[in-house]
Amino acid sequence: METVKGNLSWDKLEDVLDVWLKEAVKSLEHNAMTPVQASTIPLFCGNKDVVVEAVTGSGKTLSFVIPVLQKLSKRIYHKDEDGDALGALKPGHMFAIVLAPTRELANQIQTVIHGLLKFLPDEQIPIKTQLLIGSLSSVREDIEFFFKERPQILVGTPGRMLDFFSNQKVKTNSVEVVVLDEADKLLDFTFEKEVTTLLRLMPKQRRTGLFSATLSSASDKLFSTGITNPVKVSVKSNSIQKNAPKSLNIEYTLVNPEHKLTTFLHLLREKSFKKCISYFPTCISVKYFYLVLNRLIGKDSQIVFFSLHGQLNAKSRLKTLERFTEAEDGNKKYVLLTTDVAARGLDVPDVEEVIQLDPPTDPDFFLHRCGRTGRANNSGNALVMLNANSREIDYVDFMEVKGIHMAERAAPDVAETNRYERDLIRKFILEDRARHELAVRSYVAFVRYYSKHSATSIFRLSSLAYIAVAHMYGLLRLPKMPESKFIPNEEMPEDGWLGDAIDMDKYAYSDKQREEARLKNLEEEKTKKKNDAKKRKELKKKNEAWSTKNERKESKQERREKIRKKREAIEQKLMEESSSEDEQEDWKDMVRQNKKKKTDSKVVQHAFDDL
Ligand SMILES: Nc1ncnc2c1ncn2[C@@H]1O[C@H](COP(=O)(O)OP(=O)(O)OP(=O)(O)O)[C@@H](O)[C@H]1O
Repeated sequence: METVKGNLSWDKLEDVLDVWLKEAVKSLEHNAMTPVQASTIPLFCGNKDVVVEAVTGSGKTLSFVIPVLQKLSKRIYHKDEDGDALGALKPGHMFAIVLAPTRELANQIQTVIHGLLKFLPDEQIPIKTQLLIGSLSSVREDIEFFFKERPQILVGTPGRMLDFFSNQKVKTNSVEVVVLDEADKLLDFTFEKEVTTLLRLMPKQRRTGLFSATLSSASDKLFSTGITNPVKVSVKSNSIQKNAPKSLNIEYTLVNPEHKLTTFLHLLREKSFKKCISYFPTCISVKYFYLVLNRLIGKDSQIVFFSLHGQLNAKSRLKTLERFTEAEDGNKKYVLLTTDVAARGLDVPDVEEVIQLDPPTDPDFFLHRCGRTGRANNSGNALVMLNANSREIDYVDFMEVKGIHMAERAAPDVAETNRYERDLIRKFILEDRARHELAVRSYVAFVRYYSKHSATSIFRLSSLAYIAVAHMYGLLRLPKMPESKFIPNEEMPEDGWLGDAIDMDKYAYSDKQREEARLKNLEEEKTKKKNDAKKRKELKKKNEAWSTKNERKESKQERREKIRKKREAIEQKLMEESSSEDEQEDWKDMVRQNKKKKTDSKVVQHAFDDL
């Protein structure tokens, strides 16, 4: 394993980098290399594969961007012994691919590369990049761009990258460098299949670099990347925080789950910061609380919220992030409400606070979330809210074992504010039925989220304070869901109402069209109910008629019975008239003979008719 030695001066790279690249690096005005850069750049520029684990915000991006550019520069511009340069790549070929798990991160990496490329002399063959991420452009457009612009470096997310490479005209045999940023994420179950397929398409004779702040959990997956005899670079913090930067202060606070949102708003008002990133459990909760929080703060607040989550399309996501990054009114506090989509790799200057309303389901993400602040030696605070009176306090020890130390921050007393805000939220919800639907969906999604925590002994569905959480989500009524069985009977509110019951038939959508459609549906349902009741009545009648028919059938049988009895009576009478059994036989013969006589006379009659 490579350990970091004292010399962090950029001069160390004097003989490693081309002139234009040295100028470019100088322009960044970083006085010295960070430890991870000092260890990694010379190795990766040479002929080594690298596996790099270094704390968040320690400058890993430049640790691979500089080597990629240097290697490419050498490939295109350097002359061989005969004085010839290989020059441009053939059409359809590329030199390097850089993979990242999110579109935002891929975009950010491309921006860092572009920053350095500005220093490329005009007379040189241009070095170009292409961003390959879903929903920004179609694959066909990506292919067209690739053949027209001939970029040598492709940066993107695994799914789109794989779609791109499925085109037969795209050739991978010139790829010399592959980088996996946030490699542990790229190798976990989410992307593993796509990433290993992609790596199999790459030439074996290439250099590979794996980078992350949390690589240890993926150590058993590294072999699947085809990496050969890599040098491992590990940069830990020498503070109480072994796995987080020294400049990052991590705290937890124990809150009544019912007070979480009020506590969050209280902290935003109380703390002084330029920018804050706050993590919510799900996309839908970001959507919902963005609306609620904006209502709670009112129009004139100095707090400005941004909403970023995975259900937005790529363009809106990138745009929101850009607006948040560029926002810089000193009198305002900018707060990004987001999910784990913005947990890894994002580097937004001036983020001084990170607040997590709930811990992430994957413990590795905790460090990444916290690490959006306290970057590059700038101080930052990260705070996570844990539910009081539950096992969630065990999360503190759990993280300590993982080399992350948290200090307790006393929860502010917000009981009164909470009552006031709860009324405001109820009013807000009652204005529009759609808001309540969103609240219910957010609550249900939260319960699902809670069940996904990998630390199941700490986050137990059976001990979640469902009613308090439902109050925090502003629910009017508890939804029916299997997990409700964990609510003790004595705590279950009547009919699930969390306040006064309301007439759901009269609860309207504020959107006119939607409300019209709802009323129409309601009317149709009522008519359907009426019709169903009518049908039921008719069916009942039919059933009754069927039973009377049965009765009629019975009387037919009775009639038959009567005839039978009559016949028996006649026979009895005849029998009484005769004295012996033989005579009975004779009587039967007599009847038969009588019948025969009748037919014979009929035959005679017919014979006369024919004449
Ligand atoms: N040598 C340096 N000196 C000072 N700042 C630097 C240096 N190198 C990079 N930085 C800055 O440090 C910040 C963090 O860098 P970067 O995003 O590469 O961190 P990282 O290690 O990739 O973090 P994460 O693990 O969160 O992805 C960036 O703003 C970058 O400009």
